[in-house]
Amino acid sequence: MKLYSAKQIYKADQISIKKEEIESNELMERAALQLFNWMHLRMQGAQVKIHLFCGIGNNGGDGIALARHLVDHGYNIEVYVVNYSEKRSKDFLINLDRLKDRKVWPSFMNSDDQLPEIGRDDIIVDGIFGIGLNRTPDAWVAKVIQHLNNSQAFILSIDIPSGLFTDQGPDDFDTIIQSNYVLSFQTPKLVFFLPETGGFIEQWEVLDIGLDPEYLMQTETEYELIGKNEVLTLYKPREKYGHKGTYGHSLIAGGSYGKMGSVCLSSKAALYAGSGLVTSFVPKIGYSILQTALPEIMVMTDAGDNELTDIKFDIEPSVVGIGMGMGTSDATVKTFSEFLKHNKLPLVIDADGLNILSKNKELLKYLPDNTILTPHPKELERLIGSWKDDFEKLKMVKAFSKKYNCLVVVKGAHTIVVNKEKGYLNTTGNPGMATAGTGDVLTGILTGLLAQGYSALDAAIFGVYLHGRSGDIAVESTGFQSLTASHVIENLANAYLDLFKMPEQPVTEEENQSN
Ligand SMILES: NC(=O)C1=CN([C@@H]2O[C@H](COP(=O)(O)OP(=O)(O)OC[C@H]3O[C@@H](n4cnc5c(N)ncnc54)[C@H](O)[C@@H]3O)[C@@H](O)[C@H]2O)[C@H](O)CC1
Ligand SMILES: [K+]
Repeated sequence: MKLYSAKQIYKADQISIKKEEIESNELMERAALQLFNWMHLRMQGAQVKIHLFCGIGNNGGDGIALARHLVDHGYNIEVYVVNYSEKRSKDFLINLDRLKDRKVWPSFMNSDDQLPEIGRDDIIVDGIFGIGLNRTPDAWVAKVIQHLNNSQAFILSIDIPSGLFTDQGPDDFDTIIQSNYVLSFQTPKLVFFLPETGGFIEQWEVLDIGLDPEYLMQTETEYELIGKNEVLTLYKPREKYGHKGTYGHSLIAGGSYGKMGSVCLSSKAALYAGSGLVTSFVPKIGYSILQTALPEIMVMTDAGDNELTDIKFDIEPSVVGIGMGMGTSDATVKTFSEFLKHNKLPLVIDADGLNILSKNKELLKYLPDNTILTPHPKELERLIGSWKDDFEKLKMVKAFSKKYNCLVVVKGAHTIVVNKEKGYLNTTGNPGMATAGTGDVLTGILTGLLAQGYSALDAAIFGVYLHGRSGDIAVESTGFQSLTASHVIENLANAYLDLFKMPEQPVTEEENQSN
């Protein structure tokens, strides 16, 4: 799913109005009707108090138009205009008049002197600011927003939580509505998924207000949201006459004394992801560990007893996944550097591999094109430096990806695969996966997919999705606390099977009776 920027949404707006030969207030009416239908379906006329807080722009206009539909259907509403500017939008004013025709008189708020009382069982509709917010709200508006956040009432935001910028990081976190549910027009917004701002949204849903499909289809976006529909087009089915050679050979290199588990996890994950063959390349200390833990894999040992000191092998794997548990001793740094200088194979680099690159930036020029790097936030900071907010971070990652012609998997709650100018945000995964070894599993999956002939970009997008989906299936039986990296590997099979599962259909009345 594409994530459009505010600029693109405004453009779609203009094109739709022109093509359909409609007034802009008709689009607002569509938006308001969609909002109303959503609420009406759930509330069925319930007399819960609904407080609608509306700004003076079009987001406020949506709220005012929604208020009209609610009052027409007998709902118990109270409307407030958060009067933060004299520049009221045309469609806001049209809808204000329509509301007044119903004898509904909003309270105009010009300061935070008299904040209305809100019951914890009431509902708040947040239509203060939409995608037009372009500077931090005034202090008194921030107080109103804080008052709403403190009310404990359910907050339903129109389009975006008020106070969040659509395409830049916030200046002040106290001026943002903490939404329980966001009904977002046409597209979710990028900020719903970034670490700093994602927490302001508990749940979201897109309402289709019929913006010009042609424009939406043709327009490239900087970011895409990746779900099952997107990865299904990447999936490579197995061929009837395929053999284990068809599905590639993954070499997993890493480990040191006390950290062999990481190589076990990566190697096993590469195998479960579908790699035809897997060889682990480890220091001597790892030989029995790997052979005992994983009978399906082959093991090669380095000259070093406890750490990698001489990364050389006489086999021809399809791809190398390297870095997990490897340590950063002088000998290992030396052999890793030599390896990079001579290597021609596709690479996935994780953990200490990344740490060595961060300390020896001159090695970056040896990365083969489309190498996949999988940093967690600290590793990323070591690699690219620190950032002021999520937007600056993404800009820096894009520049890095472009400069070194590599893919960066920015790990987080919504992992983002960055390929030069473009970012792909993952939708699977859960907080239970913040546990030892899940990163090693991801590296193994990505290596295993590359071995099977997926392009680096497809492997990164699909691998990140599968990893999260396995975790999501696993957590149903483990709970968040007890989810381990091994559970993620064990559920890879279920994640693959889940790709082709049809969504469950609701059971009809007759079917229910015949059961
Ligand atoms: N295509 C669609 O998706 C449709 C969206 N609709 C809704 O319209 C808003 C966007 O409306 P807009 O009037 O452009 O912006 P806002 O409502 O967000 O209002 C902000 C308004 O105020 C000015 N402003 C910005 N920041 C501040 C500030 N800190 N203090 C004071 N004033 C500020 C700014 O200049 C704006 O004019 C969208 O989110 C949807 O809800 C349409 O209803 C249907 C089509
Ligand atoms: K809003």
